[in-house]
Amino acid sequence: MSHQNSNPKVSVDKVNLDVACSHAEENGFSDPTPAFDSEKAIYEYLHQPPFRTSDDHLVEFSEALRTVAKALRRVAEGKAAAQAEAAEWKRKYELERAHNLQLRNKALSLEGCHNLSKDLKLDNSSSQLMVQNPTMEQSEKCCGKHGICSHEILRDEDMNANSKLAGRRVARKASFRLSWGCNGDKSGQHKHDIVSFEKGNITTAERSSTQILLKWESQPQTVLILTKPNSTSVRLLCAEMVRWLKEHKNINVFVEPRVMTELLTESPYFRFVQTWEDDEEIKFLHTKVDLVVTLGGDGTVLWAASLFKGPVPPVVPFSLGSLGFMTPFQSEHYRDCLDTILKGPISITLRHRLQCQVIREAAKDELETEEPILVLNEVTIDRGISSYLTYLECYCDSSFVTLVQGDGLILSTTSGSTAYSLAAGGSMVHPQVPGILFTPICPHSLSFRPLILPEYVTLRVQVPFNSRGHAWASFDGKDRKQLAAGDALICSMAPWPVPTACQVDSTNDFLRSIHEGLHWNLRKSQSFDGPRDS
Ligand SMILES: NC(=O)c1ccc[n+]([C@@H]2O[C@H](COP(=O)([O-])OP(=O)(O)OC[C@H]3O[C@@H](n4cnc5c(N)ncnc54)[C@H](O)[C@@H]3O)[C@@H](O)[C@H]2O)c1
Ligand SMILES: Nc1ncnc2c1ncn2[C@@H]1O[C@H](COP(=O)(O)OP(=O)(O)OP(=O)(O)O)[C@@H](O)[C@H]1O
Repeated sequence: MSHQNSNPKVSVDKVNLDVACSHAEENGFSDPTPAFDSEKAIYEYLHQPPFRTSDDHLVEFSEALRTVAKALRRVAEGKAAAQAEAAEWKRKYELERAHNLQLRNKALSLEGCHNLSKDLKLDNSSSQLMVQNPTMEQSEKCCGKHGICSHEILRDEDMNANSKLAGRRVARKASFRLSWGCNGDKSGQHKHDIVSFEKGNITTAERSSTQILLKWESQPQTVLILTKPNSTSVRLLCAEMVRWLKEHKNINVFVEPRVMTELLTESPYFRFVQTWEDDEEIKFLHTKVDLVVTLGGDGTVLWAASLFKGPVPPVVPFSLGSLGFMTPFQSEHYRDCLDTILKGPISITLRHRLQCQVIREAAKDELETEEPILVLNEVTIDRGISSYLTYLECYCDSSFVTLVQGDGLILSTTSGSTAYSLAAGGSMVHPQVPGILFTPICPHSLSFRPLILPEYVTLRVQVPFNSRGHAWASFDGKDRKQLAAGDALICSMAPWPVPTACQVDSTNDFLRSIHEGLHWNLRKSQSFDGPRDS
């Protein structure tokens, strides 16, 4: 036998591959989502030398299997159709039965009544309503969490219509129900906020969110100050602010251990300032701190966010950097600013974060997984030091999105839309918009435009086994992690946003940042003189 494939496992996998491909192609689009048990085996197979003519019998065998798979699928489809039809008949039967039962009950209750025929006539029209009863009960059960039913509204409508138009048959509008996947109660509540029914018509009830105001119900008592390292102006301002907060506001102050050392070196006066000794204590910071003040640039806001792996107290970012996209407060006016903020109410921007988890191929059967990482700007999967193209398979929930072939991919929050994602050609998005930006970095394709996906999706970016190199994930520009073939990064919206205080409000601050920080659409105005429409 010439170059026969002697590995039976690989041959079987080749057959599986053919069957899977035939399914995808029959759908009119080539979906690389494989239906294989072992992707690894397929990639091993792909690396085998090509078949020669002596492998014809294998090809024939795979053809035969493909035909069998097709036939099986048709059988399955036929069965599903038959089941649907049976269910429909059953439903009609149940309705009819309920109808008859109602009629009988009515007839029995009217037994003593002489004018039976007249009542039965009336009953004819009310029976239209009565058959609704099982559905109405159902709607009361299902309306609670995971959907909004139109039955309720239609029922009231019908009652009125019925009394007015008694005896006259009216074509009723079909009732329906909106439902959605319920990954916990959170999604249900959210949809209840934004979708409503009015007489069975779908309307949006409220906008997803308006400007959010934070009002203190009790006086804030503890402030955590986080500072950019290696900056004399920041160190001086920090010492001054700590003193002012203690002496004028009687506020307890927390700082990082590094800053504590700096303060104590300056003067033993700062002994009242608190800090932590080991990282375990950071986990409980959010329970002790009412407000976080950052002194630095955007990087210090990112640093502050990274300290809180769960809920984050409101953050007041003072600008002591050069760009300061997320730092609207001027450090020179810190007394007035803090005075206003400690009194409240404060306009805040709820900045969404992404929760990222690396799943290792080598450890996929182990229970322990790597700690999730929360990012305020973005997670980047790039080629790192590798000179090869990154080759990344991307899935959104269970749907295949695309293969990224280029320098990498950015999964960004809307807050991060003005950072790396912007530099890679992504759109700028108001930070209050809930969504995930999917922005390629230097894609080697003319048609790879960035996407913005809804906030409820889960994204999976995987390095396939046939990738030439490793990929690297970094989180808000930090903590690089290598992703080997088979490793994946799972990313979804985190439940803990970062509330940042606004100078004016969320929109005003955002527009001011893109104008002043990025000089967005800055152009000399056209002069008045010159040709004009007559
Ligand atoms: N090509 C690029 O534009 C590029 C490359 C690498 C990293 N970054 C960004 O840098 C961030 C890390 O920031 P850093 O301060 O630790 O690093 P850094 O010191 O390298 O600063 C990066 C720059 O990005 C700005 N920036 C950060 N977040 C921003 C935001 N949400 N909107 C607008 N500008 C923002 C900062 O003000 C700073 O000027 C990463 O999250 C990434 O978004 C950008
Ligand atoms: N408290 C901190 N501890 C450790 N690193 C920090 C801390 N605060 C900030 N950093 C890091 O220091 C770097 C610079 O901080 P930041 O961006 O705030 O200053 P900047 O570079 O002067 O500002 P800008 O980017 O606006 O010019 C960032 O990478 C940030 O992650």
